[in-house]
Amino acid sequence: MEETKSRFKRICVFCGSSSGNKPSYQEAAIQLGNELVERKIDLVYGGGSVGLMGLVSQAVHHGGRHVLGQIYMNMLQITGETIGEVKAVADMHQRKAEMARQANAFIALPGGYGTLEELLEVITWAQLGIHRKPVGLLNVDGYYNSLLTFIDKAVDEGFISPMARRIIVSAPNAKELVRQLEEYEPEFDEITSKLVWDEVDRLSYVPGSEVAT
Ligand SMILES: CC(C)=CCNc1ncnc2c1ncn2[C@@H]1O[C@H](COP(=O)(O)O)[C@@H](O)[C@H]1O
Repeated sequence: MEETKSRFKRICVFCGSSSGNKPSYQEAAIQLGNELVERKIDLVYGGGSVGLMGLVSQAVHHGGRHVLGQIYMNMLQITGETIGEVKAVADMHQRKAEMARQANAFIALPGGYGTLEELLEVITWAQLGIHRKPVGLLNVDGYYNSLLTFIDKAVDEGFISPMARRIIVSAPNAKELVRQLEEYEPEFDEITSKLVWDEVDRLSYVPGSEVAT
């Protein structure tokens, strides 16, 4: 298989600790893992081998790319056997900050509360200019249609700006999503571009990365 070069060194994947009821969710997790391998992209994720998290991490690991799992110490007993490199962190906030810091971009597969919370946090950070990393939504079988409809309603009702709406890049399959993320350019308004965040330094550092933050 010919490898495709990427602007991303490492992508953070948020996804369900469950596998979902349809085989298409599991297939999408494996396809995303394979797409990262094909583009020579490493993975950072929540650690553990359960659900879609297990499938995507195994696909990346078996394909020969580096897998980094950020695990909260209290979760070690319930996350199952881990794969690749594992880093234990002191709390859930540090865990998310570390996942964000280590990645050049974010992708959310289908998932539940944990996935939604992680996804919405990195979107909020992008909106505030804390990072400039692309955020992708893998909308497998329309799983996220109702979320996207809700977000469009929030735009119509004046709670999300059209510019902030454009932070979310969505596509139905991994190939198309990663292609769109490769082309994504962040936009800034006058207010956010003037904000100065302590977090910027902490979240934008990626060793060896060529990606501007
Ligand atoms: C109690 C339980 C189900 C434990 C499963 N073990 C887990 N191990 C590692 N990360 C996890 C786990 N459960 C949730 N997460 C975090 O929350 C997200 C998934 O939560 P959810 O299944 O969508 O809501 C993942 O991206 C991950 O960062």
